[in-house]
Amino acid sequence: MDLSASLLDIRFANPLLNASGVWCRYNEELDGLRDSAAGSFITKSCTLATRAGNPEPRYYATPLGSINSMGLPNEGYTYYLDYARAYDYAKKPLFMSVAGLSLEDNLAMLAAIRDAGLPAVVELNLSCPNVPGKPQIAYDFAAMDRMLEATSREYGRPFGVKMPPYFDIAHFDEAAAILNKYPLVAFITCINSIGNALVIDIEQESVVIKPKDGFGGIGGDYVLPTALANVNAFFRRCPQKQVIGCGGVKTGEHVFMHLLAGASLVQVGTALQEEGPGIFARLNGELAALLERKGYTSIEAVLGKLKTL
Ligand SMILES: O=C(O)c1[nH]c(=O)[nH]c(=O)c1I
Repeated sequence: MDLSASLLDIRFANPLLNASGVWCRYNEELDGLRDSAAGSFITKSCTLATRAGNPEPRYYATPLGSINSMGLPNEGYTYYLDYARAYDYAKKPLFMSVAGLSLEDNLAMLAAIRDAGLPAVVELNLSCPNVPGKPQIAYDFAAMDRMLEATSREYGRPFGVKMPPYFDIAHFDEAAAILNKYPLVAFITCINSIGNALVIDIEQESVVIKPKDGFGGIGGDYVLPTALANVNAFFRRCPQKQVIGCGGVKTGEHVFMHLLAGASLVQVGTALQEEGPGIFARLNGELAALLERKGYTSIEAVLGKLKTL
């Protein structure tokens, strides 16, 4: 079965990759994704300087998914830029996630990445929900507009954005209208975790993570319908752009749903954290079997074909 996918003018052996933040902070983890059956992979969102992140426990898995308030722990952008310099792109495409704590930090990192002139594709994170005192950029439309105007101008090459979930049609409309102002925003990754949820352990009668009184972003089964809605909402509203799906993927059927909704590539977060990089071989096998059963010969034939009633 031909699982090949494309984004920008790049070919992928299959549509799967990790969600930024999962299995991608350190070189050894990145090499694990490089050597997995994933079609591509992405680095942990980076900041100008290294960050330890929030106090632990800051990640917790439940039967329905996960909650995290990592707090943007990362090795600093030069660490990931070094990885991208040394990397052999003939193996599979590499993405770099960038999440500066300010517009100026994003401009500095993007200028350095631009000047390095590497094939790595940038995903600008506008949706980290876990840095205390730093509201999500993509929930402040004016700030997002300013960020995209400045970063488009500075970077000067196609890049993507990592979006939070929206829950209101008017917000889909307004966010898409802003994204459509920037032709260099070539793809939209929907969704980041659903921010500031609360998981409670009834035995301990307590929250389960330490930062922010237990408030954190959730992923996994909890978020699949919201992720699919956001993928489809931006797929419908941004015909000149591509969408990467992220959220709730644990089986080949979930990958198929994201493709139907309009995703060109599909990221895996919580399920990768829980199962490890071996998940990509399983998901590709399940997706191929599903396509076979349905009589499809490529995933391009599925992309965006969701029917309405
Ligand atoms: O807490 C984090 O590091 C984090 N956690 C998330 O769930 N999404 C993000 O974009 C980030 I930057």
